[in-house]
Amino acid sequence: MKLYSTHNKDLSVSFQEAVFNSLPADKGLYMPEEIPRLEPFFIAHIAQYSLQEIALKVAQAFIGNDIPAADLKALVEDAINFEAPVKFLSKDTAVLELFHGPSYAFKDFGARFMSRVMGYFSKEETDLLEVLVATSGDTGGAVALGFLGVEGTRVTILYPKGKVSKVQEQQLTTHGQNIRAIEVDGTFDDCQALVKQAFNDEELSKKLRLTSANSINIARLIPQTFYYFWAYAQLKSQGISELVFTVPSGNFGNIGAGLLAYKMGLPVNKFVAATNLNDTVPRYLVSGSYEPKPSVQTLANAMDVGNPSNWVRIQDLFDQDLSEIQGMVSAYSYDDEQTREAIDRLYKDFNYIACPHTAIAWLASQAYKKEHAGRYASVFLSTAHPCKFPDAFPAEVFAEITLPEGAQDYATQEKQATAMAVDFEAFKSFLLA
Ligand SMILES: Cc1ncc(COP(=O)(O)O)c(C=O)c1O
Ligand SMILES: N[C@@H](CCOP(=O)(O)O)C(=O)O
Repeated sequence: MKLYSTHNKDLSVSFQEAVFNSLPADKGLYMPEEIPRLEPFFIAHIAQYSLQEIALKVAQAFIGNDIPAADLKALVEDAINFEAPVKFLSKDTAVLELFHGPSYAFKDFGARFMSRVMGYFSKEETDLLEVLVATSGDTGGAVALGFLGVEGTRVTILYPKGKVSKVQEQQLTTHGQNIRAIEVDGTFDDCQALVKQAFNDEELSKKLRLTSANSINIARLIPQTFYYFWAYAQLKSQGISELVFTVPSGNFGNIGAGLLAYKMGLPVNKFVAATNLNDTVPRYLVSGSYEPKPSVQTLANAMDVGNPSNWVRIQDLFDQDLSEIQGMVSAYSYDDEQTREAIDRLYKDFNYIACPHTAIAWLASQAYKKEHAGRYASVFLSTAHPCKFPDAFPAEVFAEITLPEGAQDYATQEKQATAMAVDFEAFKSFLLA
């Protein structure tokens, strides 16, 4: 597999290089030179395969011989060892639950796959791998678990102070060992900018073996395509082959992976991006003018992203053609009051307890359906377990949530985090210390 930069199509790097460099020096993002198409026969018979079999097929199509087949199979089976069920709430609306991994968020697909790919390529390495990750809540927790105790690696998580849920913060700050956290007095966008600046700093790149565990890293994006194929397979087994995906979106890695799956041949009618008040993309799709603005804090905190990193990848996938993007992607945004109402309606009408991000996706899926009648299944993605957001629910509703195994353990651990202003020099000194 060869990759170019969204800023320079003549650049050509190997998969291994893209994984460890994370970001091209020209500040673009890596994209595959060729998007592999899965055979129509495989898609037509996809219902007979398991999630792991589908994941392997998709990973192989991208990675080819960069990781030999037997090793890739073992890697996929080890990484994707949890469920992702599609559950129908009504005749034509279903939820794809992506929170059954160890950090209770969809990030486990990307983080577990990426940590194993890095481990595979690092077998002969002796230098410490410094993994940097900016998080608005969930990525950090998944990456921490993906790398916890992995020899030869150290993870530094940057998160915005006071802007993640209590449970998320516990998942970021209580592991110790090779995981450390920095509590940044700023927004997620500030955290992401600090990480990107670190990659462009000559001294840091010379002295440290830095890599990113955010979705800017292509090794995070590939595994996020797996579950779109898997959702399609589950619907196909019920005789449904027309569907619209609604994706709760912040940094646009998740929907970017869905669109990549579509370009690989997955039959999807439409993708609906659902955002909170951080609505840079919904505004862009209407106005054609891309105007990121500082992120605002919302109930769906993991989507508090003002300048989504992966949007450039989506533009690249559609050759910068806005009308083509508009043909495939619709977008809606919601405020906190609408989010709370949606949580309430999902609970009362469907007996379904959804996290705020998921509730926003459901709202957008219903709005799209109202405007576009048709005989398709509307599948919205549930990206996090509701137990991560106790403040989003009335106490009696929260009490009904079945806590996943281990969820209570975090509360007993001590928080360890370094407080920091949005100050690149301070961050750099921390990394070099
Ligand atoms: C629970 C949850 N939902 C949705 C999102 C948005 O996903 P993306 O940043 O890939 O758009 C995130 C953060 O990534 C998240 O943690
Ligand atoms: N919402 C994310 C933000 C960064 O995620 P990434 O997928 O772009 O790495 C989070 O929860 O941290």
